[in-house]
Amino acid sequence: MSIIRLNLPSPPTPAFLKPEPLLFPVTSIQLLFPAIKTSLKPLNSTKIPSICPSDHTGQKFHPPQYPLSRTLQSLCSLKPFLLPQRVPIFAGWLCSLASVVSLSKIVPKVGKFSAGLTNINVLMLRDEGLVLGALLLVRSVASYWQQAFLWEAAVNAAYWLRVYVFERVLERDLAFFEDGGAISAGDIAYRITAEAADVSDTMYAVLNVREFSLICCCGYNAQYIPVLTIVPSTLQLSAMVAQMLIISPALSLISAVVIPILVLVIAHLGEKLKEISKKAHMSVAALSAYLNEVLPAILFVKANNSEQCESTRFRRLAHTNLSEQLKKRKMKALIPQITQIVYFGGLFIFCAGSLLVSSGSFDGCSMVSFVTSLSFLVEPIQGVGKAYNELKQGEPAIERLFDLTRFNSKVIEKPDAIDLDSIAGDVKFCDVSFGYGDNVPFILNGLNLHIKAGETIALVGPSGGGKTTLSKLLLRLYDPSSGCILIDNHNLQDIRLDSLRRHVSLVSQDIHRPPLLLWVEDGERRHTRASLHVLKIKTLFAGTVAENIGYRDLTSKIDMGKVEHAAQTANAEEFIRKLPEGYKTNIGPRGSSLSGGQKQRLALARALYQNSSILILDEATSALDSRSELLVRQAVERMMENRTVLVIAHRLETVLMAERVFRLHDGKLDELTRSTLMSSHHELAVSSGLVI
Ligand SMILES: Nc1ncnc2c1ncn2[C@@H]1O[C@H](COP(=O)(O)OP(=O)(O)OP(=O)(O)O)[C@@H](O)[C@H]1O
Repeated sequence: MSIIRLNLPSPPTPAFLKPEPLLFPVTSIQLLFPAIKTSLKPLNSTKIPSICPSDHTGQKFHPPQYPLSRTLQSLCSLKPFLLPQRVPIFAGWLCSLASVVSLSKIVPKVGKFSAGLTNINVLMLRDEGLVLGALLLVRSVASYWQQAFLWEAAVNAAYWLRVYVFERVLERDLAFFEDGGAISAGDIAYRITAEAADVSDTMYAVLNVREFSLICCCGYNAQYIPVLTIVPSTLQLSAMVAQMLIISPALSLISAVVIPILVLVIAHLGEKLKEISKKAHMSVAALSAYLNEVLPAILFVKANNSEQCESTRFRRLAHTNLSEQLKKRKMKALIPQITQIVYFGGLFIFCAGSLLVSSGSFDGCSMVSFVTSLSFLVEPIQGVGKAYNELKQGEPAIERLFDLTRFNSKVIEKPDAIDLDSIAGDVKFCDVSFGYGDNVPFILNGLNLHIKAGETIALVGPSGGGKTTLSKLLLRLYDPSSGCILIDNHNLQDIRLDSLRRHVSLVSQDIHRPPLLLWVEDGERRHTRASLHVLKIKTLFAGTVAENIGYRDLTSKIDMGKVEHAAQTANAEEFIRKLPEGYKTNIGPRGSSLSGGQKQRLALARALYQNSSILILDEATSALDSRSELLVRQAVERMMENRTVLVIAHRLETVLMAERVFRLHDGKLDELTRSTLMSSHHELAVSSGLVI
């Protein structure tokens, strides 16, 4: 069985809106103005972002409909994460204005200072030198704070984006993770880690170019344009344009013709860069997915002597990544050069042409002034191009991140769903049919079962018969295609999901399959499994023994009294005491430092800590020595007291512990009497997948 009972905190409605002050770094704005805390309240004061799907009501997710290009749409999807950062953004832009103003003062001061040098006027030299020094200092400080503030905004926005995406991923139906074409865990991890970091670089690049912000804001929602942001650029642009118009209106008009050409070239190259970047992102994601599959299965790799084979597969993936990265880097290096060539080439041709036309009306001095003004005009225009390319490069990452957040839940919690404080544990499956997908045969077909409160039921049946599927339905990880499931006569669909999963615990074994071989051939994705063997391990996590047992309270306070009591009841106390640091011992990834029996008892202790009224026990088939097996069985017997237990049984001993035994066959249940079990257990073992 490959599911785990994730006892997550309540679904994050807009949980990413919840302030988590402890997680915040000290912000630059706080350093400067400790009283200002606005940037620490990311979206509290903002409407829920339009990109949020209204998943809890199960309503269809409608992607934002902006009447703008896809690029602008990508940028707009970041708006909810950037808006709460307006304080550092404005502060950054204010510093940018200070930097531009000081620069504009520095240029004439340099002239005066050099005049002082030639006239050897000491007093003037001292005064001008001091002013110039002060201006240079102001510019350096302003430039530093400009970058610090804008990085703060970009990094904070990326933090919230990560949180948002991860919470949406957690909210997705189990089907998203189990489906045949599911995005691998490694790919998801890569998107939330590396690609979110890329998005923060893109956000910084965009914020750092004021002209770009202006274009985007104008296109999207003018109310957000802070006048401040356009001041430095507008000043520079207007001054230069005025200068050029005075010198030669005709030449100025001709020069303006180059700009649309430049925009077209930049747009074309940007599209190319986006395609290349997407491939580069996907190649790293494939590498990350591969490592995520292979490294946890290292035991299997070594046992099968597959190091060489894995090394070859790694090289293949790493090489694909190498060539994609190289293409991306080359394209990034090429774009500014092409932009410049196009700009200056075009300009040269137009200037030459117009000079010929206006020969005699234009002197050399005017030409120098014109070209100087023009070069100052080029800077902000080039800045836009640069930011556009940064955005194009980050666009695949933005799209891939938001892809994870767009979904329609099939398991929908009703708005008026009830919260059950306590339950007796009466469970009814009424005419339940279920199949994975719409056009596939039912795994469960008109199944009926009544488990009375406090009763233990064993479920046996051939492999692939649907035992695990039944337990997934009881946890409401999927909804039945027809029929219903009742707990204490409440339909599961009327109960809040977190309430249901608080009352139903699952002790499961994680089936770790050998790594999936995945390669791309003739543009087609192909895959196969290395072998059909499966390793069964318990769903434990890297962390201490106490954290694994008290998993339910991991983010609050683990009750050590309850942990110890659960460990005693699960017969785990003895081995835990012998561990180097007892309950504080780190058990390694997936509990790798523990034996099979120890892992089983720890998993049982975790279920005991959760103290749910209904327990689903997926019994491990791995052979334990007789003492370990006895300890586990004793623990299971204790757990069965006062609980409704559904055991997916693989061993005859376990089957015999149950009050009633059912065989799941052809999607239906047959009850097996004790005498049938005892008299024909050999045939049953064959037909029911039992170990005897
Ligand atoms: N997420 C899924 N998507 C599609 N088919 C699935 C999915 N999970 C299970 N199945 C299929 O449903 C059938 C029942 O699987 P299930 O895991 O419930 O069997 P099981 O009785 O628990 O088997 P075992 O005893 O081997 O664990 C199998 O044919 C399996 O291939």
